[in-house]
Amino acid sequence: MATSTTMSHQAIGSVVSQRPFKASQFLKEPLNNVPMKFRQKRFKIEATASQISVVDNTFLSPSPSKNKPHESKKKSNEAALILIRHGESLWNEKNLFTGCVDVPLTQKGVGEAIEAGKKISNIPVDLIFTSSLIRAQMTAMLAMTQHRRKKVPIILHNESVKAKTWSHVFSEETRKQSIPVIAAWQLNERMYGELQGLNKKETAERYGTQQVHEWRRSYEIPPPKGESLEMCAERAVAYFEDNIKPELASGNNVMIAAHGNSLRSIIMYLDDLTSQEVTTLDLSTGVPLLYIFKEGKFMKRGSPVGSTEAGVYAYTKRLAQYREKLDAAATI
Ligand SMILES: O=C(O)[C@@H](CO)OP(=O)(O)O
Repeated sequence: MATSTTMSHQAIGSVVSQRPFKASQFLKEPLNNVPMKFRQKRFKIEATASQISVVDNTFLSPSPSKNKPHESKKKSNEAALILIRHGESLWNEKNLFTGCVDVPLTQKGVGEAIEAGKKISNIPVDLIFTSSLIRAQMTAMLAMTQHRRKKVPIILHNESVKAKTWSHVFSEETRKQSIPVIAAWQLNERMYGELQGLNKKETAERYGTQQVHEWRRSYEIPPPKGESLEMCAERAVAYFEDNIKPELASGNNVMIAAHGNSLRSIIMYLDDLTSQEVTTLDLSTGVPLLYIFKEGKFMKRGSPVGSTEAGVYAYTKRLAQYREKLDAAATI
């Protein structure tokens, strides 16, 4: 791994790393379940406040004394996973390389997030993961304003003991009506190095279309002093395996609001794409993708194909039942 990227990982991590990693609090996937391409380069993630918050919360647990919320839930044989790339940002609009620069959504992006929310309004969501960047967080929150279940998404603040104590919710009933939102830097956009803030068209004119295409879409080639998709995958896929997959395995339905490249790396892992195949994977802003996790496998159930909601996803039996319950509650 290039020195510059190692430093960039550490720099990003150190912003949120306040406390030591509590390995005992995590359900670890055995490494032999990890495909070779990720296993070889899987790097050791530092402890982060966001990682600790994944498990060390009381939202999904009726008793605060239980610190493994997923263990207290009734096991289910399938869980829904929704992936959403954030809506258009102000720098998408200006055609600037953005990477880890924290830029908000445009008005169009706000609309895209709301439309995305309508498309997933009948899909159950128990937990939300976002990157630490505002464009992903805005997208998650705006999408959830459209959800029929009307639970309240609440960002967990476990970055210090005081932040955690001061944001504690004391009513179990209120907790049940809430959705924990976990912000993790590991889901951030790839760090674009010295391209951040540059205009994409001007950069292509200066360095050549082919070179810029390789920086943007290849798997192995990093932009100058930035992360390649492979480097981005090392932290995003490791975070997914350590923190998100165990929740799905416990029957919790998860939404992830993140970025073009952090999601490309996760989709590459879910769909088992080759480093060649991933070069043609390009995600639109504000378009949700649905997967079902069942018996240890991820099944893609599609992305929106039409304006009518019925045509959006192939529902599983369980999702169809959830939908029926929502309809029944709405007619009471
Ligand atoms: O600028 C960025 O951060 C990303 C996403 O907008 O750009 P690209 O399309 O090159 O992945």
